[in-house]
Amino acid sequence: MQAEPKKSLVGEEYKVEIGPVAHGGHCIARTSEGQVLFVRHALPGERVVARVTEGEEGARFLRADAVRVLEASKDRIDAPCPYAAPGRCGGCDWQHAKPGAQRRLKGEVIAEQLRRLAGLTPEEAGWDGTVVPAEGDKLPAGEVPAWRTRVQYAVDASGRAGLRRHRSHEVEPIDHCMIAAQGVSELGVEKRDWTGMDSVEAIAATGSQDRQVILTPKPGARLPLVELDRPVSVLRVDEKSGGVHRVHGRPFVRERADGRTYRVGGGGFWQVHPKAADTLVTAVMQGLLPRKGEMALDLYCGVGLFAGALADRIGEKGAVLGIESGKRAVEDARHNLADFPRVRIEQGKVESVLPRTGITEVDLIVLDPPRTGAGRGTVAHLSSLGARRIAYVACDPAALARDVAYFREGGYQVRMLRAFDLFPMTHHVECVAILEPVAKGA
Ligand SMILES: C[S@@+](CC[C@H](N)C(=O)[O-])C[C@H]1O[C@@H](n2cnc3c(N)ncnc32)[C@H](O)[C@@H]1O
Repeated sequence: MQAEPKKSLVGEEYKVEIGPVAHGGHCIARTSEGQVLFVRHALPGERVVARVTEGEEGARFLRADAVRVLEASKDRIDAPCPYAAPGRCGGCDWQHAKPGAQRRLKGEVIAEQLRRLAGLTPEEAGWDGTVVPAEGDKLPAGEVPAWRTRVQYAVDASGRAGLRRHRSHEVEPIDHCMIAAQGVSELGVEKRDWTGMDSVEAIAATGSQDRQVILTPKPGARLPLVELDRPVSVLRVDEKSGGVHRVHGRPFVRERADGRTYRVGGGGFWQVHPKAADTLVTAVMQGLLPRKGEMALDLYCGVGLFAGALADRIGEKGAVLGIESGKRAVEDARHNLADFPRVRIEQGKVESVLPRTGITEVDLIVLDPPRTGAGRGTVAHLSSLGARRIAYVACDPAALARDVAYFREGGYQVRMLRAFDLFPMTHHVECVAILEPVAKGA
C-alpha cells in the first residue's frame, strides 16, 4: 500500500521570531508547534511573517521567505537591488543587510561550522572572528560593490536574459545586475535577444581587456550572431558532450594576478572577484612563508595560480607539483608556468594521481578543493607527507571544518585562519586556514 502523500505547506504563513543565521543564506525560526523554518530575507532578532516556499507536514524543516517584517533588525536596510525580494532573483542572499552586518553573519556561520564540525573555538583556530572585505569594497550601506567578473545568465522562454530564482529553474529577467563588474555590464547582455539559448555566461577578465561570452544552446538551436556593445570572443558549450568550443576570437581570457598573466580557457575556473586571486595568494604566502629550495604541492591547482606564486618564492632549487582534474585547465597551467622548469602539472583527480606519484615527503602543501572539500582519504594522505605547513583555501566553511577535523586525526592543527568577503551580498565566503603539525607532547 502506498503511503498517503504528506500535505504541502507551501503558501502557509507563520508569525515567527527569527533566531540565528544558518549556513546557506537563511536564518532559523520555529513555528509555535516547534516546526523548524529556514527563512530567507530575514535577519536574526526580527519578528516577521514567514511564508513557506518548500516543505510538507512532518518535514524535518520548511523553507520560507520573510514576506512582512513586523519588527526590523537595526542591521536591516531596503535592498538596493530591485530584483532582491521573496520569490525573485536567487543570486544574492543579504541585500537587505548592512555591509558590516553581512560580514558578521558570515563570521557567525564560520564560527558555527568550526564549533560543530571541528570542535574548535575561533581562538583555537587562530582566527580573530572577522571577515575582511576585499580592497575597495568597504562601502556605505545602500552602495553595492560591482564585483562579479563572471555572470551566468539564464534565458527565459522569450529569449530574455536574467538570473535564476532561488532554488528554481525559473528565470527572473533583469535589466542590470548590481553586483556584475563594470566590464560585464558594459557588454549589454541583458538588452539582447537570446532566443534558442539556455544560458549565456559573460566574462570580464581582470588586468586585461579580454571579454568573453560562453553560449549554451538549447538542443537543436542555432547559434545567434553575437553583437554586443563591446568586442568579445565567443565560445559554445556542446549540448551532448558538454565540451566547450571556440566560435570566434581567442579560446581563452587573460587574467592578471601576483604580477603574472594567467590564460584561462574554455570557461575554466578563475576566482570571480577581481581582488580575490591577489588576496588569496597573499594570505597563502604569508601563512606558508615558502623558503628557497622547498618542495611544494598545489592541489586542485586550476590554471596554476598558487603553483606560480610558490615557484617564484622557492627559487630554482625548489620544485612544485600541481594536480588538477580539468584537461583544459592543465593545458593552461602548463602554458602559464612554462617559464618555470621546476613546476610540473599532472592531470587527474588528486585522490588517484597523488598516490601514483610515489611522493612521500614535501615541505609545503596548498589545497584549494571544490565546495565538497578534500575528504577523509585525501586528508589522511596529505597528513602523512610531513609538510611543515599546509594552506587550505576553502569556499565552503562546512567542508573546511570537516576536513580540519580529519587533519587533526592526521596530526595537524589549524594555526591561523583568515576569512575574506570575496562574494559581497551573497552568503558565500572564502577562508584560508594554515595548518601545522601538532607539537610533539602537546
Ligand atoms: C576552487 S578551484 C581552484 C583552482 C585554483 N587553485 C585557483 O585558485 O584558480 C578547484 C579546482 O579543482 C578542480 N578539481 C575538482 N575536483 C578535483 C579533483 N578531485 N582532483 C583534482 N582537481 C579537481 C576543478 O577543476 C577546479 O579547477
